[in-house]
Amino acid sequence: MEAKQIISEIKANLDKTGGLKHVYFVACGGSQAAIFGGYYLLNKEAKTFGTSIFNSNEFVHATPAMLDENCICIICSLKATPETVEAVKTANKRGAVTIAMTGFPTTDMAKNGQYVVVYSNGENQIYSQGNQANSLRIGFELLKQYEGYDKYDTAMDAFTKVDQIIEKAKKYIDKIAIKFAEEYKDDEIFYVMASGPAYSTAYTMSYCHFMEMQWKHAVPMHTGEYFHGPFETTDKNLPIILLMSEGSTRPLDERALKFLNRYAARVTVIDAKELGINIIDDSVVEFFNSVIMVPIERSIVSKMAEVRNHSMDQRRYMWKVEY
Ligand SMILES: N[C@@H]1[C@@H](O)[C@H](O)[C@@H](COP(=O)(O)O)O[C@@H]1O
Repeated sequence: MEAKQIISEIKANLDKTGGLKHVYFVACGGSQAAIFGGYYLLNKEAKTFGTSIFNSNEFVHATPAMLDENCICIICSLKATPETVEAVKTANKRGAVTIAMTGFPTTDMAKNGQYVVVYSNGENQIYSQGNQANSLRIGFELLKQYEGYDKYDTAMDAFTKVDQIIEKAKKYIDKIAIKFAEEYKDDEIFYVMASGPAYSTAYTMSYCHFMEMQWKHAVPMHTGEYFHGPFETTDKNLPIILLMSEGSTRPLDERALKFLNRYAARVTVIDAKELGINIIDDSVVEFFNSVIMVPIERSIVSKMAEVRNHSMDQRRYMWKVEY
């Protein structure tokens, strides 16, 4: 079922039973980062209901008291991580409406969710139909159907531009990725800085791509928080990647860049502007930063994987031992 139809059916039912109170986003790791965009959108734009984001296991063990039949839970797992399936069951038991986002129609996520969104995934995924795009799409539908959101049509137009931006940006980043891989292949720690929805890109690049897939230490760092402790570690040796967003949080990134230009020396800037994001209208562009930047940062780390001869698929523990 399409996001539009899902939200319209949910709204019709909730309207009879007291309306919508809160929207929860729940997932682990890369999937939590992927649905962060929907959370950021609602947190910034919704006027009549609240939103929050949870790690799946925390949602199961520290279930919010507010969770009830007037809540919608958007819960995401590509292949049905056990604690995320458990989160769907927890929400179902409380009477909440569950939308399970998953990679395949046969997963335990699909079996347990009241509504199911199967998203494009894998090497040849269509990004405008991937997990990040679908989380955002559900968010825009909620805003439109509950609050008559005036930027809805512009946002729908933005989805039609996502794939072409990424295709071009991947070509643009190729040379930069080769240079990056050669220069940084032996470094052991990276700071990845960003703000707004792109904070989830910093998280994905650090947790999933550097740590999980390259076994390199990496710290996701909010550009606003950087000045409240972490900047004391800055020196001319520390490798820093700054993901610069378009939109309302750009001043935070510019402040960090100004400081880094003065006190750091090994800084790689990936700027959404340079990636061509500006063919999306200014009024909604910020919500698409991470959709555009994740495939790009991933190709940078993948290039490093090639140079290091450390496959992105290699794991020591994940799916191999009990945890
Ligand atoms: N990088 C992600 C991890 O962060 C995540 O834990 C795992 C399972 O994710 P999912 O629950 O979406 O299947 O997939 C990838 O490896």
